[in-house]
Amino acid sequence: MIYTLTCNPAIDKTASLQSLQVGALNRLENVVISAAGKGINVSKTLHTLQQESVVFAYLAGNTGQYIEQSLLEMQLETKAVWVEGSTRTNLKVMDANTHLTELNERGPHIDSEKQLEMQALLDANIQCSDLLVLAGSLSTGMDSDYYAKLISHFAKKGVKVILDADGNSFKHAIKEVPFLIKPNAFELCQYMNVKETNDPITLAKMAKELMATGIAMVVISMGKDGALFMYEDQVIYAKGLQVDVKSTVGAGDAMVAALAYAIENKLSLEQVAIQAMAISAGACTTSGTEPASKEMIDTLVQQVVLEKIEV
Ligand SMILES: Nc1ncnc2c1ncn2[C@@H]1O[C@H](COP(=O)(O)OP(=O)(O)O)[C@@H](O)[C@H]1O
Ligand SMILES: O=P(O)(O)OC[C@H]1O[C@](O)(COP(=O)(O)O)[C@@H](O)[C@@H]1O
Repeated sequence: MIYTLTCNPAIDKTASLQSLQVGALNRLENVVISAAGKGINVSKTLHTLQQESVVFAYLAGNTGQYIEQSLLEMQLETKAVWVEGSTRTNLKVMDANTHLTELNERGPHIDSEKQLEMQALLDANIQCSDLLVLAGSLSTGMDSDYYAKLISHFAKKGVKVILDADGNSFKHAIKEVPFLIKPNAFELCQYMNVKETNDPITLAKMAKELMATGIAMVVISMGKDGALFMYEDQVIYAKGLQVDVKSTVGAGDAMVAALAYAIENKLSLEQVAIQAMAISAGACTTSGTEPASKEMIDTLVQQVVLEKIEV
């Protein structure tokens, strides 16, 4: 079974405008509201791939209830720990040149008692041979080693952990050797303390250093420039797909979903790359965080170009 944990869910309000004017009045068009947050988006995409998953999330207030109801309507099994306050609302604004501005709130306070409640819920459900996706920011009140502690706990039980986090949370978590990490190029360069680059060879060399610690698989996403897929000594670069972009919000999460799907179904690295590229590019063609349809994914699968590279 695939389990996703969203520590900081959100209602995403995605909108567009011609061009964003800082310090002025902006009138938004095409406003779409959706239940989101990284792990939740991963589960939404898995659902469209007809892959079962269970959502774990901290939820709060009316916005939390909206998310719970939306997931119920999608028939996504959800196990929530309810906390005080309100689940956040994040605003995403895309301009006519597909430049995305994201305004993400911090999220409600999660105290140590609620964290223990979540730990008990996870322990009661997750078994060895399951997959656990830890994705997104931590809410307020959570220590930056929260994911690190979960990885250490579940890896010992034989659970494969997929990590999509950034900043200090990423820094602590990778020390505990998750099975797979999916930083984007910016996050990886930031972690390695080097100037941002989308050069596949440079990125692959940095990823190799991380894999030397025991991380089995590294996938580095590079937005419209594609992605790098690394497992054992195999390195594959996939060129970005040309798509009609409606909203890039959720593209990274769609890629993480594809990776979870591929691992659960024991696909080869080539197949992992093909599915991940088609599913993530497909997510860019829909509004908000809506996953791509099966038909769109099948069409994009035909367009993926892979290149094996040596590092
Ligand atoms: N503008 C785009 N055109 C085509 N594919 C895209 C575009 N933006 C993202 N993608 C696809 O989604 C993947 C993840 O996007 P990226 O922006 O790197 O992730 P994140 O949201 O985690 O930063 C990319 O590797 C690519 O396959
Ligand atoms: O937890 P964070 O880092 O604030 O990110 C949450 C936001 O990222 C998203 O999950 C989208 O992420 P990606 O665009 O990276 O796939 C939104 O749905 C959500 O608002």
